[in-house]
Amino acid sequence: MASPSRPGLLPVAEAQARVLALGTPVPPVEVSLPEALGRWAAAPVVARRTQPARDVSAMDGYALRYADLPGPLRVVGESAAGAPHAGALSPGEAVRIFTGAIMPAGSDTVLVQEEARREGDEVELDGEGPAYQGRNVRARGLDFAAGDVLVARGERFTPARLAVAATGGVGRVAVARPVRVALAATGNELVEPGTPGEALPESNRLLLRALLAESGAEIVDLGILPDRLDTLTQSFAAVDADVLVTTGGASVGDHDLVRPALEAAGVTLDFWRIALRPGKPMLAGQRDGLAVVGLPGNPVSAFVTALLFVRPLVAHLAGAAEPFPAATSATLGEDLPANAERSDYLRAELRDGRAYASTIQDSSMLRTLARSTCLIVRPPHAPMARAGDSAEILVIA
Ligand SMILES: Nc1nc2c(c(=O)[nH]1)N[C@H]1C(S)=C(S)[C@@H](COP(=O)(O)OP(=O)(O)OC[C@H]3O[C@@H](n4cnc5c(N)ncnc54)[C@H](O)[C@@H]3O)O[C@H]1N2
Ligand code: MOO
Repeated sequence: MASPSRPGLLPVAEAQARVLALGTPVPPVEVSLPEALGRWAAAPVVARRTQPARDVSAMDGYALRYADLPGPLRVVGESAAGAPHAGALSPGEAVRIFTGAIMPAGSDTVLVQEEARREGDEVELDGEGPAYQGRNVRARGLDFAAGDVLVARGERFTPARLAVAATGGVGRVAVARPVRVALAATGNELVEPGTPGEALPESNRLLLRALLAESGAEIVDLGILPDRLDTLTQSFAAVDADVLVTTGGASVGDHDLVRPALEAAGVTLDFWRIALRPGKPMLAGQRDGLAVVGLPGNPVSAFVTALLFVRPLVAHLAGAAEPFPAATSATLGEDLPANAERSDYLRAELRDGRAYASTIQDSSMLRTLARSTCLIVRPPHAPMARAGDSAEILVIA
């Protein structure tokens, strides 16, 4: 194990790369489109049809030959979406047409009904009219053609990507089978949420489950484990999953037994402690295809490390091309002091496009986290920053 002693804690980016390397990517399965939401394409999604399949009208009005304007023209039929006009248009003729309907052969332009005067079976221009030939017509293949890649391998299935896959004539897609993630909270002081009394409700498994909810992960719940070496070791030894995530017991106290228990359960540790605040005591390792991540118990530390390590690991194993949270930037609303040797992820609020860090950055404070909409990322040894400076942020709500 790389056991970084201070100074020289493992930098966050290096720890992230090492965590990703601990897991074994899971094999693909085929699922229906609704089941694919939030998961990643294990193969490119290729269009089986051209969209639109034919030239169609973009507006309600009259299909005609541009050269025939301003008319009057004889209305010889109707083309509705799903009920096209059978015949072809001769010069001097128009067809009543609706949005999405197929353009009759011989027509090239649509006159919108607001600019048309209709009397009996005659229609003529009444307004400015279409500016050019082809106006208000969606040409065949405007959106995509059969054979086009609609969703690339490794891209995530967002609502819009599901919709384009469906429009491409695709009903089932390849994604990784659910990544099985075992979750264990540790701590004698913890009780299940909803338990009456003043004992501390356990919230880290909930946090993790919620953070992984859209990844298609399958949670194996190991519950709350007591701070006992034998119990922890037995539980860890019995885990059958792709990833084991523990929270708590990762630090240096007499009751911090997760690390020795993991080792006793056959896990080879890769690192312990990283240059991150909050989240320093995090550890990672593996055992025959099982990736193990031990998060600190403090709820905010657990959240930040889950965001930076656990969710990216699960996404990576599930085939994500870009597993890490997308960083963006914001203008600082107030000055920030110089940073020490750990990367700092400050809980902050975005107001009017400016980021304001909370005054107290204690890693136990969930209400502060719950009010935060972003984390301000402060690199190791960053100099003092001024209000108005640009800073990297991660949007979290
Ligand atoms: N002497 C030192 N003490 C500590 C150090 C250090 O370097 N030297 N590191 C501190 C840092 S940084 C962190 S972070 C914490 C994390 O330590 P553990 O991973 O051992 O966490 P615990 O002691 O088990 O718990 C910390 C805190 O969080 C509460 N907790 C734990 N699990 C949950 C849960 N599932 N739901 C809600 N709350 C939870 C627990 O009750 C404690 O209050 O160590 C520092 N100490
Ligand atoms: O790193 Mo701990 O996570 O500061 O609170």
